[in-house]
Amino acid sequence: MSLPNIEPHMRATPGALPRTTLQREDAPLAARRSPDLSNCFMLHGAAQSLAATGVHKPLFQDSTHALTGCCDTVLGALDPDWAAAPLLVGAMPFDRDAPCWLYQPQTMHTIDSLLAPKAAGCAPAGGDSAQVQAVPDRRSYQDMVRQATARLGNGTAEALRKVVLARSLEISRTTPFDLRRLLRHLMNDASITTYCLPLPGPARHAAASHLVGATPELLITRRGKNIKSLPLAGSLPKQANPMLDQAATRRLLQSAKDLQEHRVVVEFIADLLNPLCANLAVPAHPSLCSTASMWHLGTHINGTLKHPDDLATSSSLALAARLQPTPALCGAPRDAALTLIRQLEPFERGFYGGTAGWSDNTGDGSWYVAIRCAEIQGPRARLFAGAGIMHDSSPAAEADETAAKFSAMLRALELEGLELFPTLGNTASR
Ligand SMILES: C=C(O[C@H]1C=CC=C(C(=O)O)[C@@H]1O)C(=O)O
Repeated sequence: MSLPNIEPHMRATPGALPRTTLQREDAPLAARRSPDLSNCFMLHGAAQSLAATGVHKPLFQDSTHALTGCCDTVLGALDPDWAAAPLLVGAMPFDRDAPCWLYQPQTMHTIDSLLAPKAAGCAPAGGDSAQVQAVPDRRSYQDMVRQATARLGNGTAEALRKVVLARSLEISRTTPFDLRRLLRHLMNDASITTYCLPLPGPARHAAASHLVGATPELLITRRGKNIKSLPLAGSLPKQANPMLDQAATRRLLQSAKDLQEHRVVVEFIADLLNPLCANLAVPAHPSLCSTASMWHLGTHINGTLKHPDDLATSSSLALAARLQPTPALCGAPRDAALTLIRQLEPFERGFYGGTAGWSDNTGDGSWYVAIRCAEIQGPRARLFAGAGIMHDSSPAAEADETAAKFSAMLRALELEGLELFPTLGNTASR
């Protein structure tokens, strides 16, 4: 039987810039030898590529709350004559009160030159044994889900309708992870956008720290007056058996829990974008989107801005700051969900669940949801994965979903099979 609405997600990244725009011939591309990756920003998807190292000019390090009021000023502070590019790159964290890291980069690169293997590259990950700790472990995560379901959906209009609960996986080994190798592995999945961003760190002499991931979710992209968003929510792990996999996708498209979990996100985004748009097209039903390891419900939202020249409200930077974080990563209502996340999750999310992207001085740009990722610092990696919890969520199914969401990164770190680690892993069936 053929499947309805299947889209090879992101194969044509909505509204993304053509590669040539970001790899301008006149830009001072670094010499052909591999650059130092200690301050590397990279976005690479089917329709756009951006790679930069170094910081030419820090532009904004206050909270996302503060950023919403001054995006025109921040973009106005870009050095327009800087030959590398008059564009800002960086990230906003999950928590709107935590500091952003937005800056104008020093040097632009092609992806090929950035990721060319060093002559004496790091040893493959293989022979090195890794220590792994799930925080929280499977049982504690299921307890968190139970506590959340008890608080969800009591029927009142202001009640908590959805919360996204995450867990992390702390991995350490003796040899440093090879960032280039990891990025090249992630880029093998053409359905996602691979990203790498430098994390501002307290220790000046500590190894550089980066958030590295492969996201299927577009927060917002803007090209002139046209905007697009592709929120995802409602997921199932892919099955190795094609018959079981087809059955799983049919279940997902008909699952009342997943459709409602998805609807909450779409309504939130539409409500925030509507006042800024002359028109906004929001399909009534989601489509199936996929990565190498997951199925998701996704909705392609398209709009036309009323005032694209107003960088304070309608630049891609301002739109991202307004939307971030959507209920795909936080919940609804946003503040109540955030309060519950702070009570239940035993770690800081940092930039996981935030957004990574770029904006140029005309306001065009793209911002992706920072999921399916890991903080990498030398021989340590901290992976993150979350799931949307509704009042009728099954704790075991949500734990399975987070384990499946770890798998792409574990594979890229050459640690496949760890998603079956007892305190982390999948149950036999959902
Ligand atoms: C929170 C994550 O996924 C979000 C994005 C897509 C689908 C989701 C879900 O079905 O729960 C999550 O909302 C994550 O990957 O860590």
